[in-house]
Amino acid sequence: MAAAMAMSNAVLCEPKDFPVLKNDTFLRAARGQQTQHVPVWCMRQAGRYLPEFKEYRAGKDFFDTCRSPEACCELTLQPLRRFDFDASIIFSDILVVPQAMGLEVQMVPGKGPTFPDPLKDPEDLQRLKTEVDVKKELDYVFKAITLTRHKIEGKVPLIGFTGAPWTLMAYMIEGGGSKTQSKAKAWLYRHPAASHMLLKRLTDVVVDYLLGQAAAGAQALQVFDSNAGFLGPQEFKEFSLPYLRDIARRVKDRLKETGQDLPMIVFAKDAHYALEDLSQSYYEVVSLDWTIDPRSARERTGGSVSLQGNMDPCALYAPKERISEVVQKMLEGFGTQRYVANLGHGLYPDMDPAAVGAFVDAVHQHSRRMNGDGGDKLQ
Ligand SMILES: Cc1c2[nH]c(c1CCC(=O)O)Cc1[nH]c(c(CCC(=O)O)c1C)Cc1[nH]c(c(CCC(=O)O)c1C)Cc1[nH]c(c(C)c1CCC(=O)O)C2
Repeated sequence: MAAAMAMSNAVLCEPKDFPVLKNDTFLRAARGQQTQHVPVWCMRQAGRYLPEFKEYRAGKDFFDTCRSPEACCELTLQPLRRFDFDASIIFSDILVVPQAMGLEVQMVPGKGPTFPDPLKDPEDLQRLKTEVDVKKELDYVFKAITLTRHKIEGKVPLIGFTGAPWTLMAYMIEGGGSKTQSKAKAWLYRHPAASHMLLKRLTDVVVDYLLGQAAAGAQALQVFDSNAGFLGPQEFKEFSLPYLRDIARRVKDRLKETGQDLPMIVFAKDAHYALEDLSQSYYEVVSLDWTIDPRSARERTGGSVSLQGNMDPCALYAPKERISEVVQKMLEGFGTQRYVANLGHGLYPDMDPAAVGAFVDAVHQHSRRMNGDGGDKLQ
C-alpha cells in the first residue's frame, strides 16, 4: 500500500499529463479575453486566517513546510475547499531565493522572517554563491508545483511567484521586516554600483526560478515587489523597474522558444507613481494596492493591460452587506472585463473566513449581473 502510494506520487511528480483545466476565467481575464464573471482570488489565501492552516502548520518550522511538496500542496488546496476562488497560488515564500543564494533565513514565530547574518557592506556580496543551480536548490518548489497541479484536478489555474529583485535585496540587507528600509536604501545612495550588481544577480536567479516554475506546471507567474513603495519615483526607475522589465522580457522570450505562453503579473505595492511605466513593462496584468482609485488606474493604463486588485483588506472586517457594497463600487470602477478581483495586499491572520467567502461571492454575483447574468451577450 505504502509502496503504491509512493509510486503514485512519483508519477504525479512528472510535469506532464496534467488534468484538463475546467475554469479558465482567470487566465482569460489576464490575457484580456472576455469573461462572463470577474475572476477572484486573494493574496495569502493560504494562511493563518484558516483554522485548518494553523492546525496543519502547528509545531512545524515554516521553511521545513516550504520544503515539503506534500505540505505545500495541501496548504495550497485548503482555501479551494472552502471558497469558489478562480485561481490558486502555490504555498511557498519569496525568501527561498536568498536561501538558494546561500543566505540563511529563519521564520521566527511572532517576529517574522529573520536573517541571522544579513548583508552589511558590498564586500558581503562575496558570501553569496556565484553560480546558483536553481534546478537543484529550488527543486522542492518545482516538485510542489507539479504535485499541486495534478492534485488540483484542473479546478482552477495554479499561479507561481517570486519576490522582485528590490524587495529581495531589501530583506537581505535589513535582515527582516523594517519600518523604514533605511539600511537597504542606504546602499542605493552610498553603493549604487554594488546595489546594481546585487539586483542583477537576483534578476538572473529569478528568471531561472520562474522558468523552472513554468516548466513544473505553473500556469501564470506573479512578481511581488512588496517594498516598492519605500522608493520614490526616481529610485524606482533606477533600481526596480529595469529589473522588473528584464525579468518579464527574458522569461517571455525563453517561454516562446518552448511554445509556452503564461500571463505574468506585476505587483509593485504603493508604487502608484509608476503605473504608466508598469503598464508598459511586458506584464499582462498590473496588480494594484488599495491606494489607487480604480477609474484613474484604468485611465492611466489605457487598456493596454489587465488590472488586478485592489480592495482594502481591512474592508473584510465589515459586515457582509458592507463588503458587498464595497465590491460593487470596485467593480463599477474597474469594469467587468480585463479585470481580476483581489485584495490590495494579503489577508491578515485575524480575518474571518466567512468574510472571505462574502467577498468572493459578491464579486461573482455583482459581475454576473453587470454582464447581464452571464447570458449570451459575451461569447
Ligand atoms: C514580503 C513577502 C514574504 N512572503 C511573501 C511576500 C510577498 C507578498 C507580501 O507582500 O505579502 C509571499 C508569500 N508568502 C506566502 C505566500 C503563499 C501563497 C499565498 O498568497 O497564499 C506568498 C505569495 C506564505 C506565507 N509566508 C508567511 C506566512 C505566515 C507564517 C506561517 O504560516 O507560519 C505565510 C502563510 C511568512 C512570511 N513571509 C514573509 C513575511 C513578511 C511573512 C509574515 C511573517 C509573520 O507575519 O509572522 C515574506
